[in-house]
Amino acid sequence: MPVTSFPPVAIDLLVSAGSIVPIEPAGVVLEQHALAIDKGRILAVLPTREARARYQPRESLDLPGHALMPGLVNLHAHSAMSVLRGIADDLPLMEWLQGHMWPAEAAHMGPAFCRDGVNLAMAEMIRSGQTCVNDMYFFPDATAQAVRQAGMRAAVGLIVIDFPSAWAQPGEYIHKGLALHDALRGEPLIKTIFAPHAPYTVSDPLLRQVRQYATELGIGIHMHIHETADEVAQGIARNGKRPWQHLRDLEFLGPDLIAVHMTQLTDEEIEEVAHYGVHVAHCPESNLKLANGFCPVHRLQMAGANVGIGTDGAASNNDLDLFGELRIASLMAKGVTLDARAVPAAKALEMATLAGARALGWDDQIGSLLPGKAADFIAVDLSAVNTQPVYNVISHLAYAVNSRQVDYVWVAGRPLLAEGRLLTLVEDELRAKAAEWRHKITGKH
Ligand SMILES: CSC[C@H]1O[C@@H](n2cnc3c(O)ncnc32)[C@H](O)[C@@H]1O
Ligand SMILES: [Zn+2]
Repeated sequence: MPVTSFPPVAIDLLVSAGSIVPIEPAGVVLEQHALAIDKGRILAVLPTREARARYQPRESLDLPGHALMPGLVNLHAHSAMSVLRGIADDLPLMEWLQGHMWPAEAAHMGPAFCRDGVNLAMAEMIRSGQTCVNDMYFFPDATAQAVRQAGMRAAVGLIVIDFPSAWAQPGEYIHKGLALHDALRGEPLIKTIFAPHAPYTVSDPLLRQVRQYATELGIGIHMHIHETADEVAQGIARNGKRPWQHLRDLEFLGPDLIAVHMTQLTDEEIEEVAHYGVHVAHCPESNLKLANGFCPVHRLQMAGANVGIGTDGAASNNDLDLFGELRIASLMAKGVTLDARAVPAAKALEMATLAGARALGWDDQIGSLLPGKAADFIAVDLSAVNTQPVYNVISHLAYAVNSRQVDYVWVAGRPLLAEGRLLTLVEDELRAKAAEWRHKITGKH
């Protein structure tokens, strides 16, 4: 039989690496493999020798000491709040919110605050391997603009709350949100998601409107729910039932809802989360710092619920490091259940990637390195001393890696970080803006 050799196929980019953790199939590590990228999508994941024979890349990168994996998906953030990082610490939620965050926001928040805060957050997120964020904040138009310039992928929250703010008056939130939804139609990397703040700040008529528009227009919903025991007690005092039950009776629950925090859940509610297909955004560091309680992640997963991971804002965390967050998520689950097998390393990585993508309805595009998906991926340097020797790449990515080992980040095939340097944001400018906000907020130079 004559051997037929085909001419190599021209592609945009070939990245070969010591290992690839594709997340799907779960728990797999591919050694000496390469990602073939063309037109922003993954064309193939294959052994490096085969890839070099088959493709003629316009650009190629060989990273023998790195692991490639999907970009991390931050399932709950208030990106603009990076400007308020460290202004009030060591307080319970309501004292922190009512005594510090809301007054600071009332005094300073506007489009410039949001633009500068989101820029700062984008730099920190990209540097620590995030390629997608689900955001909730005022001035979502400024957020969308900053996200677009940074080159990140995002679900931009259409905030709904019964308070007046610099962004909108109480009756205006939904319609301003819908106008932004229309304006962002056709953006490849940005989608919108309703973001009613919480059951204690959004009235029932507004919640009903959100549910109706969400269902009619196919827009998801993202909401703080059962963050603290006090929230549940106050919900019972107000409505005679727990907020979760109240939302259920309003027919608010469904697979388009991302419930953030969920630290207070009965056995029955855990079953209902799975039954209604509600996704959970677990924010372990914020929950720990505000002493809010523990989301029963392992029990939710055993019931069949999808649980992703978020950082929450930098004012309650106080960083936006999702590698740190996924490690705490795994360790906390073990500590809470007294079961060392709870949330193992591969599951923690899946939560910070594919589970987040699934919650956002974006798992056809991102969250794993399957051919056909968007080329949203990162390269993590495992040659650092804290990740030597390498017995198990998945273990290192979950338990040993420091987010500063992220050297490369691509979104839809576009590099946002290369050789550890940001390509779409200028760090000196971010530092100068951060100093300006510190001066405006505290009066100090
Ligand atoms: C209107 S969107 C942002 C709104 O939420 C406040 N916020 C930030 N973190 C939390 C949290 O953990 N629980 C409840 N509310 C939070 C933020 O200060 C903004 O006012
Ligand atoms: Zn939050």
